[in-house]
Amino acid sequence: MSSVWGKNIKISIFGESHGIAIGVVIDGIPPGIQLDIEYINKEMKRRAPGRNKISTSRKEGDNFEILSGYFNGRTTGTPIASIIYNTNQKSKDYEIIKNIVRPGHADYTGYIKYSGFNDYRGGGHFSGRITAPLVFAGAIAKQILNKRNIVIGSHIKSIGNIEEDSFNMINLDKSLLINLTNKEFPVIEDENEKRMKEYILKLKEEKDSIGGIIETAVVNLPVGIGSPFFDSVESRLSHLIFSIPAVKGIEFGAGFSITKLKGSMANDEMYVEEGKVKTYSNNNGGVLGGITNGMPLIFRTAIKPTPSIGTVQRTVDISIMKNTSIEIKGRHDPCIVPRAVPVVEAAAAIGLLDLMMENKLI
Ligand SMILES: Cc1cc2nc3c(=O)[nH]c(=O)nc-3n(C[C@H](O)[C@H](O)[C@H](O)COP(=O)(O)O)c2cc1C
Ligand SMILES: C=C(O[C@@H]1CC(C(=O)O)=C[C@@H](OP(=O)(O)O)[C@H]1O)C(=O)O
Repeated sequence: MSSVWGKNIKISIFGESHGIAIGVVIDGIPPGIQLDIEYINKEMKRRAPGRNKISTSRKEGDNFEILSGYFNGRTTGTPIASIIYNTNQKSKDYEIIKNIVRPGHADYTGYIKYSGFNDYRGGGHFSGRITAPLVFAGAIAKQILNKRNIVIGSHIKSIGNIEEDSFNMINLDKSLLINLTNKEFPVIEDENEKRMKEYILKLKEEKDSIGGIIETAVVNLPVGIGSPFFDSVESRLSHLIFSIPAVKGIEFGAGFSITKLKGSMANDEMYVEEGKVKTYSNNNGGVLGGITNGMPLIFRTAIKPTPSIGTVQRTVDISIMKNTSIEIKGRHDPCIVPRAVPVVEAAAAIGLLDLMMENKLI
C-alpha cells in the first residue's frame, strides 16, 4: 500500500482534503513515553493553513484527537491513531477540474491511476493537506529525539532567486535551530523575511506562484546510524522527503556543487577533539558510506511553485479528449515553501527515529 511507510516504526496516512477527516496510525512507538501535547499542537500550528497572507486562505485549526495508543499521559506501545477533522472545505471551486485537469497538479495522473474514481476535490489524497498527519507523527518522533539532545531545524534558503547564506555546516549550535523553529517565517537573517515575503505577495498579485529551497540541519546524531546499501541515511530520508507533495529535489552536504570541487577540496579532512573524531569541512553533510559520522546532518529540499495559479493555462478536457484552457479559482498557497518547513522536519524526524531504532538506540 502506498500510504504506509516504515520498518521499525510504521506509519499509515489516510484521508482526503475535502473528506470528513485526515489522520495517521503510528505503530511501533515504544511504551511509556510521556507525550508533550502542547509541543505537538505547536508543530501542527506551524504548518496549518490560513494563518497569514502568504498562505492559502483556507482556515483550518488542525486540532487533532488521539484515538488510541495513549493512556494516562504516556504511550501504551500499541498503535497511536490520530484524527484531524476537515472543517473548511469549499468544493465548488473544484467542479471544473473533474474533467479539465490542472497542469502541474495530480488531477490527470490521479484520474488515470484510480480509473476516474479519485476524490478530486481539493486534490483529494494528493493534497498538501495530507501532510498534517505527517507533522503529527513527526512531532512525536522529534520529542523522542529531543530527549536524546538530537535537534532538527530548518531555514528558508531561497524563494525564487532571493537567497540567504547556508548554515555553517561545521559549527552549528542547537540554539540556532530551536530559534528557527519558533519563527513564523524561518530565515537566519531577519532582513531576508521582508524581501522574500514581498516577492511572494507580488507573484500572488500576478496570479502566479513561486518555489524555493529549505535547508535542514540535524545536530547531535550519534555516529553509526544508517547502513549500506539500501538503508543509507540519504536513501531512507530521501524516500520520506520525496513523499511530500511538491518536492522536486534533495541534496546532502555540498550536494550537486560538490561536482565542481577537486577531491582535495571535497574531502572532509579529519581531526580529534576531546576524544571525538571531527572534520574541518562538511561537504558530505554528516554522512559517509550511508552512515552518520557525527558531524551535523545537512540537506536541502527543492520545492516547486504551487501548481494551482489563476493565470490562464493550456490543458486538456479528459472527458472529451480535447484541448482547452483553465483559469484556476480557489484558495491556494502562493508559495508552498514556508508551510513545508515543518513537514520536511517531520519527515526527517520520522526517518531518523526509524534508523535509531534499527541500531537499538531507542
Ligand atoms: C504544505 C503544502 C501545501 C500545498 N498547497 C498547495 C496549494 O495550495 N495548491 C496547489 O495547487 N498545490 C499545493 N501543494 C502542492 C500539491 O499538493 C502538489 O503539487 C500536487 O499534489 C502534485 O504533486 P507533485 O507536485 O509532488 O507532483 C501543497 C503542498 C504542500 C506540501
Ligand atoms: C488545506 C491545506 O492546503 C491545501 C493544499 C492544496 C493542494 O492542492 O495541495 C490546495 C488547497 O486546498 P483547498 O482548495 O481545499 O483550500 C490548500 O488550501 C492544508 O495544507 O491543510
